Amino acid sequence: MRHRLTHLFSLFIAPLLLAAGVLLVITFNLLPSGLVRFTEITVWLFALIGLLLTLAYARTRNFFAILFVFLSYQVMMKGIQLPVTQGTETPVEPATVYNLLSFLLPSCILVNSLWPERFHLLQDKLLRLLVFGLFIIILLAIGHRYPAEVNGLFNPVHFPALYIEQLGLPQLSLFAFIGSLTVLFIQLLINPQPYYAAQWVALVAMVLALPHFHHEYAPALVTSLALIMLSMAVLQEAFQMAFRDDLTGLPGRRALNERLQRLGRNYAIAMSDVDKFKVFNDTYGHDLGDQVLKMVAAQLKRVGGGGKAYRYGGEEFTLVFPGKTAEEAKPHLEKLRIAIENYQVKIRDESKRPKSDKEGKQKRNQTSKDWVSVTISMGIAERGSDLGNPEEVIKAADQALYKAKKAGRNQIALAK
Ligand SMILES: Nc1nc2c(ncn2[C@@H]2O[C@H](COP(=O)(O)OP(=O)(O)OP(=O)(O)O)[C@@H](O)[C@H]2O)c(=O)[nH]1
Repeated sequence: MRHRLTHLFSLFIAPLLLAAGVLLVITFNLLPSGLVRFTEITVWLFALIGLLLTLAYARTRNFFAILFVFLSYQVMMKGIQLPVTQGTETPVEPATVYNLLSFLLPSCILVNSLWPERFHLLQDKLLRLLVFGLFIIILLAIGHRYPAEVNGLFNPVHFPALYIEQLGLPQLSLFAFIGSLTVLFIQLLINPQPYYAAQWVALVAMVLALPHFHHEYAPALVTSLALIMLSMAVLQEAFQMAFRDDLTGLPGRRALNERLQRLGRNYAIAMSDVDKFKVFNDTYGHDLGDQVLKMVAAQLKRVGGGGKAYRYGGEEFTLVFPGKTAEEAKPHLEKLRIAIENYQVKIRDESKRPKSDKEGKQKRNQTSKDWVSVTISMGIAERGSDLGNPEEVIKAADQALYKAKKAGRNQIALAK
């Protein structure tokens, strides 16, 4: 739980720092006047970069989130700021555009985020384009035809007790905004990914910037910020995909190889392997096997002594201890071995209970208890005169692991 919260918090660090920077610049008017005219260009530039990144990494939802933010900025400028400050003519009057935009942005971001990505990318994009396009066009058409009715719906404060006047949003939009933020936050808790954190902060920034549409550069700066955050999330996810193992959340083989190249002169490496895992899979099924691997990974992640765990592949994990000897690392590994041995994994959950007596009898014959545990064996080696590089140390640790298996499993062997 603590790890989950730390991870969640870490997702917010970059977006919040960026947002704080932008807020400082706007509040204290720190942008040099010579740079103001470039802010419009940065919006276009970051939108283009973001859209290209989402296309390159096939992220449909990120693509639409970036599109919504970019379009909102354009509507804010051409549909609200210009008509209000310079009196330009628009098909929908600015007050109505303001009302509709403040409602549409959180709603579209929410629906887009809840809409699962489909395998067929082009179909997925076209379908979203059609649905969102129609939705926006219909609302704008209503705004054009019946501005008084639309404003009559948005302008009054229907529930005075539930209104935050300072935010400068119509109450209906405020509800859409708070509702979207709540649902998006729950989504983020369930699936702590950079994209969800980025879109959450981006939505807050964009909606709060809306009442400041007349500011000289605030809308452009905030939009650029939102676009940068959404683009960074695409890169972060691409990085995670390459370096992080999907099942366990541990860094994978590629990250290990990278780490091995940057080890100093002294280090110890341990190889660990789940005991009799084939039998476990055959007895309890692959799904429970996956659950066990997740549990083992979660335990290994907690390793002390400055060690770091990686998924080497299959049911094998590697632990790297920079600056440690094998003897120094051993007590930290021993703690993990014991923690895993003592961890009980539930075999069946309520939804998988047998539907009939016959099925129940069959299942009970296969598994007579509801909880099982697994053990792991480990081999550990250190860099020394005879083992000069990480590959040799890993090989020696692997041989020590083999020794631990032969000696009866559930133990740690040192390479000699
Ligand atoms: N559920 C699950 N099983 C996996 C995964 N990766 C590898 N395995 C299984 O891990 C098992 C490894 O079995 P073996 O290498 O024969 O070794 P073992 O049964 O653990 O026996 P010892 O190592 O001798 O204790 C195989 O059955 C693989 O299918 C995975 O991601 N999920």
